[in-house]
Amino acid sequence: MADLLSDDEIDDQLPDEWTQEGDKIVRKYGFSDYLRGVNFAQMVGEIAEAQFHHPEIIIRYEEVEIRLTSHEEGGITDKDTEMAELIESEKNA
Ligand SMILES: C[C@H](O)[C@H](O)[C@H]1CNC2=NC(N)=NC(=O)C2=N1
Repeated sequence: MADLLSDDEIDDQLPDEWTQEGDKIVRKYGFSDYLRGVNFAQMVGEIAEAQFHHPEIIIRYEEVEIRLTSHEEGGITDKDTEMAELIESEKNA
């Protein structure tokens, strides 16, 4: 089991544009149309399966929200911040 991160550790490790909301880290991505968001959600799902660490993915019109927490640990761990980095790097690839 990974250790829970302190708020300072979270602040240090959180990629730009991500924010902490209680026991989750959150990022909203904007898209020019709905299906680009759907395709992005698919990509995030594939990363999640590869890492076996699964975010909430909320698909809205022209926006996708990613919400990450470590359920087993009951809060935010480096699995969440590392997943956020992976998503960012894939999004910018
Ligand atoms: C049994 C447990 O659900 C699995 O080990 C994995 C699956 N994906 C997961 N995803 C997230 N976000 N947190 C977990 O604790 C987690 N656990």
